[in-house]
Amino acid sequence: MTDPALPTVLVVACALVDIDGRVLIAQRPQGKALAGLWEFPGGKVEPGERPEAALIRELDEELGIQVTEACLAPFVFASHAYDSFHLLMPLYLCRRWSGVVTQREHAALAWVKPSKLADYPMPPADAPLVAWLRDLL
Ligand SMILES: Nc1nc2c([nH]c(=O)n2[C@H]2C[C@H](O)[C@@H](COP(=O)(O)OP(=O)(O)OP(=O)(O)O)O2)c(=O)[nH]1
Ligand SMILES: [Mg+2]
Repeated sequence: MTDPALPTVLVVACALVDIDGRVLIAQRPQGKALAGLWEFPGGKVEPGERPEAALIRELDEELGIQVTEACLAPFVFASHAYDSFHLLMPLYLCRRWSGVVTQREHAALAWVKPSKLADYPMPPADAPLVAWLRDLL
């Protein structure tokens, strides 16, 4: 049994999909938890914030792109117990955005075919998401 006192943290993340069906992943920078691992862009939902609004904010902050709520399609979610918190992370799919994807907060960005995502080390919570993308995208 995991500790029932662990806080549940809501993080929203996005699989941006380009015209060739590749997915954007981003490498977490040094100094942050899980540094060096590849993730889907996104971040923590702030108190009082709606998940979609949080994701729109994060995509602007992290990648410099603008996304509308209508273009965020709920896809799958991760539910994973880390040592100090329980991560609940809906993953949205997005195929339409405006602006140019720019590396603002990450160590690197990569556009990757779903079949190749497994070549990139990701946080443990992400393994099921990668399988869903490979099978359903
Ligand atoms: N964005 C994102 N976070 C993930 C993924 N997988 C995963 O375990 N996480 C975890 C790592 C962190 O503990 C948490 C997200 O935190 P974060 O540090 O990116 O949050 P944030 O963008 O709001 O950044 P900060 O302002 O808190 O520094 O979720 C993923 O694929 N994408
Ligand atoms: Mg983030």
